[in-house]
Amino acid sequence: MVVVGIAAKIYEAMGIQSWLPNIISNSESMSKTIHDHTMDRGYISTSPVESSIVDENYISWLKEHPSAISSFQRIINTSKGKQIVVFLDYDGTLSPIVCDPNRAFMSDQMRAAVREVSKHFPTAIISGRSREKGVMGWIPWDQPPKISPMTTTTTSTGIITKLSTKRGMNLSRSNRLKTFSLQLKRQMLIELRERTKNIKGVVIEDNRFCLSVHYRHVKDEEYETLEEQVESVLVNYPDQFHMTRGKKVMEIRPSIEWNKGHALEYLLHNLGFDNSRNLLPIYIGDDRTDEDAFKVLRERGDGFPIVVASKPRDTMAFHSLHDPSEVLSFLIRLGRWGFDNNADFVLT
Ligand SMILES: O=P(O)(O)OC[C@H]1O[C@H](O[C@H]2O[C@H](CO)[C@@H](O)[C@H](O)[C@H]2O)[C@H](O)[C@@H](O)[C@@H]1O
Repeated sequence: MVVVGIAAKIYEAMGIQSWLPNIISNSESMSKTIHDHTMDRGYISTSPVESSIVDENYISWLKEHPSAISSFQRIINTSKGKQIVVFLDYDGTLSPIVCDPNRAFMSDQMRAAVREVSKHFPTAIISGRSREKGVMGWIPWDQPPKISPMTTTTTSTGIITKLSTKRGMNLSRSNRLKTFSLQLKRQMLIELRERTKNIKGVVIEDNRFCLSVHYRHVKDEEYETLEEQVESVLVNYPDQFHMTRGKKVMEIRPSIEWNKGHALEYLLHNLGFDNSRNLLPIYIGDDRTDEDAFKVLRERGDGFPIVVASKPRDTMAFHSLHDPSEVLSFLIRLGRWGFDNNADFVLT
């Protein structure tokens, strides 16, 4: 398994929208769809009374982005003769969103499921976090990973170097990092801390190549002030940094061309799959940054972008999963399928 810390994001090496059609229109298949979703999800009874609690908008959104669990067999049928490659986001996908970013752990079940999937398919975690902080310690490393850049180095760029060595690929993307100054980022961190020190609840996370300004614990009435303060720092680095937004977080990223979509392409390239017609990439993620990866899969036309969302939202993903517990169900099923079909992944 490979972990790319996108923030690391710069998404690491520095470390992620249209529309799907095909709305099921006849009432029979529609009620079947709702039944499948609600049954799969196990949190909604299909009794008429309880079904009424299901958000109508969500149900209609589900028709455009059907459950990856209900569609599992269809996805698998598409994989005949193809190499499945799995890409996973971390926060909100493998771990639930929690108040404290330092406590966003994967459950033991999720660890086991990810481990099982990675035995059968090339598997990568593409995260906004740095590898050094958090994710690395939380993933199932007790099994030797298929590719283990971390065994040779703990630096963020190490993963890229190792992969590149393995396949003799170019380092052009990681070279972009060379234009990134850690010194400048440190300076910015000091300024951000100073400017936000009077706003209660702000947490600034240093993800090596990206700074995450968390405002989950900031009062609504103070949000605007916080935004102004962050922007007043950013304005001093117009060419070096820009801001993107995630779940209750402002992410300050280097202004270089590198996002989760690039990370996905980069990994496929270094795994030797970029020109393969026999590939079935699956990408599961919940955040806006994951949309860049969904877009890449759409454009390639050969994969399954799956969004984790409990509410309707604009997305480039084809399929959906409601929350990390559904991600778990999907991964368990995928791992089981890999086992039953002897899909052992051997990196040559
Ligand atoms: O690309 P990702 O792996 O999805 O990283 C995005 C951010 O994830 C983390 O923050 C989010 O999860 C936290 C823990 O559940 C939550 O408290 C926070 O509100 C979310 O935004 C991580 O801490 C950030 O550094 C990442 O930028």
